[in-house]
Amino acid sequence: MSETGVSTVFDYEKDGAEIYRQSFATIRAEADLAGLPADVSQVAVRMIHACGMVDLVRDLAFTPTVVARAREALRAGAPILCDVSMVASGVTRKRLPADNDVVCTLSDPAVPALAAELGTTRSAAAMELWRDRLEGSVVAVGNAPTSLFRLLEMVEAGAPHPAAVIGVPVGFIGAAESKDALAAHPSGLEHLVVRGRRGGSAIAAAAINAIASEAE
Ligand SMILES: C/C1=C2N=C(/C=C3N=C(/C(C)=C4\N[C@@](C)([C@@H]5N=C1[C@](C)(CCC(=O)O)[C@H]5CC(=O)O)[C@@](C)(CC(=O)O)[C@@H]4CCC(=O)O)[C@@](C)(CC(=O)O)[C@@H]\3CCC(=O)O)C(C)(C)[C@@H]/2CCC(=O)O
Repeated sequence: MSETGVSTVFDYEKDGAEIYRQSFATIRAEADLAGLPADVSQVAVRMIHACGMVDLVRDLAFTPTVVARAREALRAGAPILCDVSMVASGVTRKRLPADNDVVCTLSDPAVPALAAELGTTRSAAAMELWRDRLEGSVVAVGNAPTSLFRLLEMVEAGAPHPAAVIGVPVGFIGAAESKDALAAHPSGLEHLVVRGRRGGSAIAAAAINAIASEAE
């Protein structure tokens, strides 16, 4: 209601399916997706959709088979291991092809003491509780650079390899470096990253949702 007591009439789209249709059409018109493999392009569209930045494409780095490997893993029932609950919450369960577990161990009661013992963040310490589920999993890191660094340290120390890593932590301290480290890692982990400071939980969840949507 305005000050004059007259309600304002806004003209805006109210059909959810139409909003999505227009949104994806806008992304496909404005983003330079031409250099991407078709399956990575489909995932990139949803990542852009989650953040509104069509130039995100220029910062993508990936192994050519990352989406195929992640889809195979999900079809085979692999768990999705998330660094923070915001990522886990964003995964649309009904898209998952095998009722896959979506795991975030950050709020496990053991984590604060483990973090103190290891002298690291809770996000990184929480990864220790993934160890027995890492083999063939799909990892989604959307927030914490220390989680991604810790994953690489664990792999170097002999931990099982995940099938694919979506590495999109955001921020100013360690985010760019952790993603560069994943992309260059000698273990050759299948990965999809957004280089630089950009990233975030919503982008990580959107990438998983895009991967899952074609996996059934
Ligand atoms: C340094 C940290 C960063 N957090 C960022 C951005 C956001 N974090 C949010 C929230 C709610 C959470 N962040 C924690 C993961 C918390 N964040 C950190 C840590 C201190 C260290 C992580 C790291 O550097 O690798 C981390 C705590 C820890 O000991 O691990 C969180 C657990 C804190 C908490 O509430 O206890 C929590 C995650 C909760 C969950 O979902 O499970 C924000 C919403 C910020 C806010 O609350 O204002 C936001 C979300 C961003 C996103 O898209 O996910 C950064 C910027 C990523 C930053 C790391 C890099 C930097 O440059 O500082």
